[in-house]
Amino acid sequence: MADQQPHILLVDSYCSFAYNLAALCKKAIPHSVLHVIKNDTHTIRDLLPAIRQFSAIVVGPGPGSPDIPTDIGVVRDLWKVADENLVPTFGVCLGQQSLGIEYGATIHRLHTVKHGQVSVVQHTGTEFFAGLPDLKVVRYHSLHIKPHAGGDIEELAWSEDEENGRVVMGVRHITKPFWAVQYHPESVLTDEGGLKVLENFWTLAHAWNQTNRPSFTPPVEIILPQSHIWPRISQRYSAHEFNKSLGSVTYKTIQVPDISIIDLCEYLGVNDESKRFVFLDSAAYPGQHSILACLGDASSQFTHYVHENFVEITTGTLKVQQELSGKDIWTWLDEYRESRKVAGGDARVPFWGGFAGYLTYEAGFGALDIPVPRKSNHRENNHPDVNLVWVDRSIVVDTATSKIWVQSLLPEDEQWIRETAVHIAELPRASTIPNMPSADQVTVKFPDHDQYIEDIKRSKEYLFSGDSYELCLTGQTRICVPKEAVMPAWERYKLLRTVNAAPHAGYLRLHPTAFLSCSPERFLSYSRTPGAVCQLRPIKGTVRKLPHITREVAEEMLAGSRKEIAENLMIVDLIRHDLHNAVGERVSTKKFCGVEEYETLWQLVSVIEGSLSEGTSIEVDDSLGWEVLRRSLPPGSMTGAPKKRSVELLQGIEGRERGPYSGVFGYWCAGGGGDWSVTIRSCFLHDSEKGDGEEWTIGAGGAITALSDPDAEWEETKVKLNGVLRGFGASC
Ligand SMILES: C=C(O[C@@H]1C=C(C(=O)O)C=C[C@H]1O)C(=O)O
Ligand SMILES: NC(=O)CC[C@H](N)C(=O)O
Repeated sequence: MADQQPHILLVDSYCSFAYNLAALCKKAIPHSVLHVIKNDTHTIRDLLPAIRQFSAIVVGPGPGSPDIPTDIGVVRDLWKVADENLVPTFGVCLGQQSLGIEYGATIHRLHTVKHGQVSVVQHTGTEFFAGLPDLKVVRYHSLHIKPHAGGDIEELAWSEDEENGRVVMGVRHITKPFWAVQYHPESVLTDEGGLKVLENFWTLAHAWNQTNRPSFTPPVEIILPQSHIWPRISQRYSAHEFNKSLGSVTYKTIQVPDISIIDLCEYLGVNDESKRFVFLDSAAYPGQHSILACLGDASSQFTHYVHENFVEITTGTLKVQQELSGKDIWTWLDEYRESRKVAGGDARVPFWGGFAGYLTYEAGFGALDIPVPRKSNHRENNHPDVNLVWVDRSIVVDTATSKIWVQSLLPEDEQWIRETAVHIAELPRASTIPNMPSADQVTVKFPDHDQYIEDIKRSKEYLFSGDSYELCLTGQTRICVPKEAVMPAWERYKLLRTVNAAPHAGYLRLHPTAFLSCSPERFLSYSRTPGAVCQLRPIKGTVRKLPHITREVAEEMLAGSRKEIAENLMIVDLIRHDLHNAVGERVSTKKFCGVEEYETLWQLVSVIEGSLSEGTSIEVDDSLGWEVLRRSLPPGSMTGAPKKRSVELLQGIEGRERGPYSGVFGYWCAGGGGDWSVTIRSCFLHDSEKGDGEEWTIGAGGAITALSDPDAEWEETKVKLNGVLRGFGASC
């Protein structure tokens, strides 16, 4: 059998780790071609004509239960095919459970669920465990199977813990070529139970094929509708034609050692509330570059609501609605940027000009195929889902070196650059920070405590039933500012950045939205081509900074806590999957659970990077970061895992849209590269909420896991909320 290019079918049951499994299979099975389907896109009838062409099948994990048809889909039928259609199959987690219940094992809830937990697994040393020592593996499950004596399922591996006793961790079917594990071989913390086990499976599968399908030869190609081959890098990321004639960036560099970024904003007109303004503020370490858009009436602003099929372009007083004509907004924006692509800026500067603004949480629902039900008058008092401005002129300050770049994408703009540089060099110190408002000026409507505790309990019920492993539950707080206490949004932002300086902060006035953020969290940054690297920095794990909480104590509380590590691990695995989905094989975890210090909090942070494999063309590379963003929203740290099911459950529990909160804000440079923060520790004001007084919105929440204590979660939410409330003189 010339198994040069074995075709492997990977069945994804809407798990947020499927592409991690794909990457592992690709490593374990030399030269394999991986075809990915969802478990509900095909019936077994659709699959049967193709099935015998595959060398092996891998059935992935997923939310829910193997005995619920909508959770398991076609997987249950795959175990029951007639002997002449048999293909060696490996099941993971939900996959093992499904194999078990089809052959007489029974399904049970764990006494204590295991989500993102590392366990020791012992095994028989036979079958796909041959030659392996005891294993340390990661578990994500609420359910488990019990095979019965004399049945078709043989236990090969198990774990023992105090809460659950012995739990089956690996099985085989005694006569058919079916094997499975309960744990997650693809998790970043699983050791030899990962690659080695998959390699051993392939050895078994290959041998089985040789004995039982002697005339089988893998075909050159398999055509399976509604499937895709992973990695997808052979495909173009965007549909646009590449525009090879690039514009250029003109810039001047100056050094102003004691530059006040606040004065700079005020010099650029931030005090005029009727005008748009974008300030991406690296107000604290490790943020480095602060970006100021120098917008004029001629700057175009792009707004879009996900339930509408047009983009509204505002230039000065002119508003034009342009049909998307069958494209999605991502492609439309990609084409716009492509036609304005530039070269020639200073490579040290991450932003030369281009798109800047924000995307809501709901802007990411398209990638998950989740509908966003809306009323027809939605746009009247809701923030747009996409709200970006095209920046031709900008100033970038390197806060570490006080170097400043004055830049323009406009032709023949040297005079503006020269004059602006002169003004900046001589800028007088004129700005003042407003006094802290007194505590009784505003009325704060917090989420109802009892309801929140109830929501945490409801969330935990979904964790116990196997529908989710982690849910990032959030609540909404409204702040009513009476007329006499109203202050310009910019003044409010100055206060906020004084009390809560953050590395990925921002002040955005993109009508109808005022958006003030003290975000500590980068979602995604990507560098320019060639060789663009995408970096994600999820935060999970929060401790309030207090005098007695030294770094040592914080490390003990965060990096030393099983609960916090589990929370972070789940998001790391989810983000690895999102990145593998977009870039293919090259994904690595650069930092796992480092403790980082912020103005008011200690946080547990991981860093994951991905890039395209060598040999990919520059053109594809150039829209890569945008593609990663499109495929990875909403940010995994704001949803929980598995992402799709968790977002759907949260929709039901929270009962409202999140809007800008939980989305991202940042930029996509006209020369390639981009940086997007997670929109947390932020507050928002819609133009319609300004009248006699104002009504601001803040979102805050935290990850709920099976180990969460409801009261501690409520406290953690208050800590996060407080950072923003202080800008209103309030606290909780
Ligand atoms: C949900 C928020 O924060 C998220 C949840 C965190 C956590 O659970 O520890 C930490 C950072 C964010 O990813 C928020 O700030 O509102
Ligand atoms: N990771 C999984 O596949 C989980 C399977 C199942 N939903 C459980 O919780 O047990």
